[in-house]
Amino acid sequence: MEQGQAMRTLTLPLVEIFETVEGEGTAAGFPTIFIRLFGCPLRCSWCDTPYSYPPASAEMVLSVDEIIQRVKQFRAARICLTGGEPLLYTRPAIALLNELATLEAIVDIHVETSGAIDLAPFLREVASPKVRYILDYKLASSGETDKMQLSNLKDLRSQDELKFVIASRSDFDQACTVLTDYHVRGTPLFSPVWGALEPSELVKWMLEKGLAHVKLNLQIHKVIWDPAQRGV
Ligand SMILES: Nc1nc2[nH]cc(C(=O)O)c2c(=O)[nH]1
Ligand code: SF4
Ligand SMILES: [Mg+2]
Repeated sequence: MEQGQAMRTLTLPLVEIFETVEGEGTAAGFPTIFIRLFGCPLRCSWCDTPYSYPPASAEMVLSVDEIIQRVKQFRAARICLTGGEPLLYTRPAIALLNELATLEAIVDIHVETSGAIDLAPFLREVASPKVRYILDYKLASSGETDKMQLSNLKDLRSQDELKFVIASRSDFDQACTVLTDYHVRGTPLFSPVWGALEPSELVKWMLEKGLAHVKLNLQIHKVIWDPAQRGV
């Protein structure tokens, strides 16, 4: 088998593939195809997708080729690769990203990663400028800060995003410290934990602190639909 063909037969466990509008980040509001992979090494206290790791199980196992076929059935020009942790399976995830990037109709592929996985192999082996990373740095209220790979922060590029999910004032202060100490490139996003921190409170803190380059990130899919609804 030639190498490209072998890559396309690699398989990944999935939760769901669906089309909706992106609810978060700098591409919020654009029609987007979501590919949600199964599995995550973290257990964030406020996780909103516990159906993406055990004791839940994968809904399906598909080859890279089969995922591409499903993506082609939608009309959105953007893809969000999410989870769980979509970079848990290094070889097949690299193969999937490289194959998705060959699709002419697709202009942007963003990966929602937890910060616990080394980005270096992906940055090295996925060359397409369409592929961007949204690194979700886990603050203290998540209970998972010790799993963060700090080397990832200096590897982010200007097209990438650095998201902080904030549940409290101490999370906010910690996010500010991480930005001061480690942030080099990529758009910083501050996102309130749904139901735990009022967006207006977070905006007040951002303005008081003069965070001129931090963008408020609201999960607009939770405003549009029932916050507990899946597949939207
Ligand atoms: N509409 C919508 N936007 C999203 N952005 C990131 C999501 C995620 O679950 O990673 C998500 C999601 O589940 N739905
Ligand atoms: S990294 Fe994401 S999927 Fe994994 S536990 Fe945390 S919030 Fe949930
Ligand atoms: Mg999510």
